[in-house]
Amino acid sequence: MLKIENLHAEVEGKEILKGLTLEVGRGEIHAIMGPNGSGKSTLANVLMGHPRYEVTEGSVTFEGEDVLELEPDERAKLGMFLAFQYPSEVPGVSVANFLRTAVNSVREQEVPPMEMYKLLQEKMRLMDMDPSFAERYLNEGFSGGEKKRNEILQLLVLQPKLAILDETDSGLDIDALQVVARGVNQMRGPEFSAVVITHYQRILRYIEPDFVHVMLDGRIVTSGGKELAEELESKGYDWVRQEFGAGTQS
Ligand SMILES: Nc1ncnc2c1ncn2[C@@H]1O[C@H](COP(=O)(O)OP(=O)(O)OP(=O)(O)O)[C@@H](O)[C@H]1O
Repeated sequence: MLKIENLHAEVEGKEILKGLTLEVGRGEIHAIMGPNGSGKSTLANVLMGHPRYEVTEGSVTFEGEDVLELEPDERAKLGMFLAFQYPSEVPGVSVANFLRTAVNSVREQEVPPMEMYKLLQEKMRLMDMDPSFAERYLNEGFSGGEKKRNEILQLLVLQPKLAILDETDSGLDIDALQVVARGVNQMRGPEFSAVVITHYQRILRYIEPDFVHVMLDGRIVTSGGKELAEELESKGYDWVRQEFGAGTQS
């Protein structure tokens, strides 16, 4: 479904991704872990098409389409969903309006207002959100947890084929982490894949990944099942650096 091959990318002339290769199949949940500065957020930014990041080598395809040639909205139309650590505030645009516009821009046919209303109510109930939340302006004055909840609400409403979730859980309480997990677990199924980038292991207690990858210095240096996350928890990233760091054989 998603195929990343030998991806090299730089920001302001500095190479951050240095030959990253990853394949995500249909229905699979992948976690990417790695020490600070290893390039996890850079990967998410490159996948969403952030203009500041320049891909210098390699390829990214989604269901056979060359993603790197596409604008962010075209990527979304294909069924990719990219959630971000720092969603922007959009005063004057309510959550409900934003979601309606987002859904209509990725679907072939416009969703009738009543159907949209019901869809939103259903998903908000699922996330234990107060209905009045839909009338608030997007991200304006939202707490960290509310931003997260709103991001996952988008995921549930848009129903993408693949979600890339860049989860820095710093500053988020345990409830917010569970919200993300609940959203991903809700979506889980043969038609939904996810790449969950985690800056801390905690979230993997709630989302059980099929595969875990460890990133170091712009590459994936080792992959395994969920037991790899447990191994990292006990051995720490120094172990990864010693085993797979520069100058060692991988
Ligand atoms: N806009 C930028 N300008 C300069 N350097 C950047 C920029 N964005 C990222 N970097 C550098 O790229 C490297 C990788 O950063 P990135 O945020 O991708 O790492 P990360 O694995 O997500 O880290 P963390 O776990 O600390 O969030 C870091 O050394 C960072 O300073």
